[in-house]
Amino acid sequence: MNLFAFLTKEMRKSPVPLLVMATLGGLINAILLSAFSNISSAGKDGPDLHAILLILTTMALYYYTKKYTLLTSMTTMEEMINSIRKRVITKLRRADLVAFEQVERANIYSLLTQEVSTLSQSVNALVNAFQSSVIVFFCMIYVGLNSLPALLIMLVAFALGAVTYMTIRKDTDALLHRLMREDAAFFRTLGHILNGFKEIKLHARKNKAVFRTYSSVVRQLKLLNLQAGKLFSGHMVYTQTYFYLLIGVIVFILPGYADLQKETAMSVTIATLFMVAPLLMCLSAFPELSRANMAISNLYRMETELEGMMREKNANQVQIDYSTFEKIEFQNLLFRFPQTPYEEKPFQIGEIDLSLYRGETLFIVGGNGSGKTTLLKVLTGLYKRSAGKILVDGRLIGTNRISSYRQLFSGVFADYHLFDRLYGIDAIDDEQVNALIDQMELSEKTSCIDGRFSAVKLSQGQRKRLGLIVTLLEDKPIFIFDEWAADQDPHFKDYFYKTLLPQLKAQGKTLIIISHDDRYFDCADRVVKMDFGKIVQ
Ligand SMILES: Nc1ncnc2c1ncn2[C@@H]1O[C@H](COP(=O)(O)OP(=O)(O)OP(=O)(O)O)[C@@H](O)[C@H]1O
Repeated sequence: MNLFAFLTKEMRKSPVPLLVMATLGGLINAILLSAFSNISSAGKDGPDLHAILLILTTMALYYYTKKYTLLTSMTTMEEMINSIRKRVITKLRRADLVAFEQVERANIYSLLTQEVSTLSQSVNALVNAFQSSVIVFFCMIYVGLNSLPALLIMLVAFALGAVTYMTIRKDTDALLHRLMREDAAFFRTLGHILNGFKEIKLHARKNKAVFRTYSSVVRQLKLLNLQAGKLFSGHMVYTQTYFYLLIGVIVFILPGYADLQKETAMSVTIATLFMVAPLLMCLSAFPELSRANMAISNLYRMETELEGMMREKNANQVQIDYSTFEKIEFQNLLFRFPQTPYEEKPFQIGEIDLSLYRGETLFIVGGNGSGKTTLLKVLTGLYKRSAGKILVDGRLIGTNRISSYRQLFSGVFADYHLFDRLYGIDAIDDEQVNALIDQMELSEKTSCIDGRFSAVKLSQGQRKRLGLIVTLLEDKPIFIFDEWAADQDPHFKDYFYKTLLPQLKAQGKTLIIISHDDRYFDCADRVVKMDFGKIVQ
């Protein structure tokens, strides 16, 4: 899809007023040309009052139309960008977790920042190019009215220019493709440096090796940018020279052959000179438009990818409250990660047959990589089961109920993300939150003010304690904790297993705990052990 098709699809308002104003602007430019041309051929008496008034009026109109087109195109583009950013994130929010985990984060960042800003710049370029082409069109009519041979020369010259452009366009597009690929590599390497800061700080050779890769990506980016710059400026200089050559032919050679009057030659020369700037404006828009076309194809590719991940898109989600459940059954559950080129056989769990009763404390245990977290993600409906059934009090949880089913759970995963405020919790009582913060021995580190935590830059164990507070406040029927205690000191570990879990159980909460702490396995009502993706005990 190119920029024109993109605009037709994405623009909410009609483009007609913008196009009319841009055309008017171009026409006014042409009137200015004619007025200036008349003044220049007015002779010794100088311009009359009418001509001066005409120029002043057209200038005022030019100011108004130009301002309108610039402002309107900018507003239209900002509105489109806003809606694209919202749309992409809406699709992302509805994506399947397992598919989302395969998405390159760097691509999402670069799409929503760089490529969107490329699009925004290109619209301005497009509007300017459109207005400029209107000016060129009217100038050519003016030239044609004065001298048909001059118009013919121009048309031939433009046709030759268009053919040249078509032949070089492929090279330009290939170069822009390489630039975009290198941009993505740049974001990836930068991500390694930012996320692996500690690791490279501790290891001088690793530090140098990562920096070498980064330098090579940056150097490659510089070379490609220079190559692109050289190509575009080369085109620009070539085009400028080409136009001056054209002017030379019209001014010096044409009058001799076509028997032009002095005044006519002067008018044609002025018109040709007047065309140079708009023509260059049109030409300078081409690289912008090529970049925009690529940004658009990247955008739609990502959107299509995201749509493919939206397993719940066609299922009209039914809102059901399962919070009073008594029993959840997982029958013959099977889940398999997608096949990648790097693995012979992707990891899978199942078949799993398990029942979870209201108010029970279930421990999931097993060795590293045995599939505990994967099982938890399938049980909570975060990973879509490949086969099998989930039944809540005998009622099947189909795709259209999975979102309601997920609302049963709240908890802290091993890679828990701590939000800086209590999103989604109505009527937050700061005092109640601060009492919990005190209970978790965090009151010297953070506090809750207007539903926000004053600090979230805490130790891993402290962050997880804050995560636990959020879970308590969310007050869902089932709490899940994935190796929560692994980051806690012995005192808090003991508090978690011996005090907190029994308290929550007494409140009627159902608890699913992933644990390696075999000392505390007796705190569970039931322990299931995972091995190679299967329940073995
Ligand atoms: N996003 C993913 N894509 C593909 N395979 C994955 C993904 N996440 C995990 N796996 C595979 O699933 C296997 C089980 O991982 P899982 O995290 O469930 O183990 P675990 O029992 O929780 O381990 P640990 O005790 O180390 O946390 C891993 O060995 C890995 O091969």
